[in-house]
Amino acid sequence: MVTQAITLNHVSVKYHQNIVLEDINLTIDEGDFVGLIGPNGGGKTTLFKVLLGLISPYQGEAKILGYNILQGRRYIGYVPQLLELDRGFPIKVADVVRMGRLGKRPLLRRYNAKDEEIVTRTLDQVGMLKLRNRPIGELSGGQRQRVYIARALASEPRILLLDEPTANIDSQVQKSIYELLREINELITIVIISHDIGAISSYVKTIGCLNRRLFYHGDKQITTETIEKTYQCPVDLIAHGVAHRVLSEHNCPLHQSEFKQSNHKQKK
Ligand SMILES: Nc1ncnc2c1ncn2[C@@H]1O[C@H](COP(=O)(O)OP(=O)(O)OP(=O)(O)O)[C@@H](O)[C@H]1O
Repeated sequence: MVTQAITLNHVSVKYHQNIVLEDINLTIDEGDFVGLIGPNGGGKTTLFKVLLGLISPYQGEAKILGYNILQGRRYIGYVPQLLELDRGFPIKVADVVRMGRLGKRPLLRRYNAKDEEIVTRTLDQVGMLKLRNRPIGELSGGQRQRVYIARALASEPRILLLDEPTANIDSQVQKSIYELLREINELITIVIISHDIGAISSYVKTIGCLNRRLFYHGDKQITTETIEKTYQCPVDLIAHGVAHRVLSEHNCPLHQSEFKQSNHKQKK
């Protein structure tokens, strides 16, 4: 029987008086690899915050593996957007990954052999074992992202949430990270936020479009109409069985740079 990894029923969220998520209904089966796209400020990170229990909906209900959020969030591993790092901060790769074990320890228990074994295993899984004693500040953006994925895996999650994991990473390294995620998805449900549907469409199994409201049908066929509803401006969509990105000129100033970048990639 297929287990439902994530269920949202009529979830609405506001910050102060601004509604940023409205009547979101979503069911994600275990094993899925979901790509979540949408314009800046569309509510993607807020949706993750709901799943992590960092913000409560004013309406509706969210469940993780059938549990309420407070019980279910222990099954989630989270890779936040790549933040600026103080490169001089004295912390090694293995120390970063070990932090993923924090939630698994009773308060005040020291890290034990099992924690160390999991740190080693997850570093190996993401191809970073050889760099375990390197200061994190000496790594490239792509290497750091692998370490953050290892940190999330160290909590032994059943669901992995990644917020723009390949932003500011060159396309070759991006590809290797998506390949890694595909391997991880053999065991773990993945939801990934991305602005680059062209890049993720070969890897994800289903795509959702979020801009305050969610357009999600449990597959990766998205129509021009859905894209236009999401981005609220006209977009040409070329479909070759999978969702593709925009090829023609896009006049909405809000999204122009994003789509031009995508056009450039498509034409290469
Ligand atoms: N802590 C907060 N307080 C008030 N408003 C917020 C807060 N966090 C986010 N918002 C607003 O909520 C809306 C959704 O933000 P969110 O970060 O979820 O969007 P996003 O789709 O992840 O955007 P991006 O693609 O730019 O990362 C935006 O209008 C944002 O300004």
